[in-house]
Amino acid sequence: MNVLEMKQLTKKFGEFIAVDHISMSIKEGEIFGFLGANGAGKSTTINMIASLLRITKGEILVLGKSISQNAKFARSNIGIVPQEIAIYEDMTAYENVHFFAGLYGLRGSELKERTVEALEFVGLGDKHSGYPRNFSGGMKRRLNIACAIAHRPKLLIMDEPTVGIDPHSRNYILDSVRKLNGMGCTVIYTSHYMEEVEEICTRIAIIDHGKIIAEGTKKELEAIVTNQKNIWIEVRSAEQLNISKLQEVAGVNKVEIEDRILKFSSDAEVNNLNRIIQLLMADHIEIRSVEEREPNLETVFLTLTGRSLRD
Ligand SMILES: Nc1ncnc2c1ncn2[C@@H]1O[C@H](COP(=O)(O)OP(=O)(O)OP(=O)(O)O)[C@@H](O)[C@H]1O
Repeated sequence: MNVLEMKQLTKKFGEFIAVDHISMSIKEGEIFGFLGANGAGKSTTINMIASLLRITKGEILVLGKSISQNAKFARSNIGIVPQEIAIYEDMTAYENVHFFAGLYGLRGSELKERTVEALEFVGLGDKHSGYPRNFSGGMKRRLNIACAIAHRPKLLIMDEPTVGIDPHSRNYILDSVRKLNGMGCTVIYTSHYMEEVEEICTRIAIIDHGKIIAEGTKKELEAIVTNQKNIWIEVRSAEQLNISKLQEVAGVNKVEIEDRILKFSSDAEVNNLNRIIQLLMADHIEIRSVEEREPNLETVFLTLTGRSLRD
């Protein structure tokens, strides 16, 4: 069953097309990764699913029902963890979750029980009367997640939930996502951290300039770049490097420098390593190591969009 379906979903801001005819479905039980660089259109898409932004064109169905005609039904079945933490600093942790779960439609004793349950779930069971202003960034994030899950949504949408938090809370959040998924919750997960997406997502879509440019399991996406090889060359210092000369080498599609590592994406069948090394030596660049890397989501992303996710 499709928990979420987007049909030709489009959003224009004036003449600018932020989301461009996206058609995609997310099935029950998936942890669906939504990858895109800054400004690719992820938040705009999510905000339309959450009914926070009006759809310019197209349709969104939640559990088979169009959200424009069934707003209340959609709201009660979706939980959103927004990119910016959205909690009230002057309300206790308990009051925050109680408030948001109420907005999602819970009432009475059910509302109270689920509030307690959600706080317990995110590891804030002993912080009911604590104020978020005294919480760490990670605790605020977890509280924000409790606010989104207390009504037990069928679909949880998390927009970069691990940005800027400590490793302990980050691991806690990733574990919570898996646990929620195990309890039957379908998850859409957007992140800038490729490793996280690789680790937890069952299927992934890559969005660029408002369009879905690839979609599939990690394995399926990696198969797109099997005609590519990735060579990493570690050098002592990249200061003197003439990158444009390296980009001219036959077969080389892209060169990136990260710290002191030169990352080459190149046609697999072109034997150009000798030429690359010659050029580095001619510029007196000291090579520390050379390594051929297996394709991963990072290289898929780079090959398809021409830039790295964290540009
Ligand atoms: N209210 C708005 N008015 C005009 N342009 C907008 C508006 N909201 C977003 N945009 C533009 O739409 C494009 C997509 O933005 P969006 O926030 O969806 O990207 P994103 O993929 O979520 O990126 P990020 O990771 O930075 O949040 C961007 O070019 C952005 O500048």
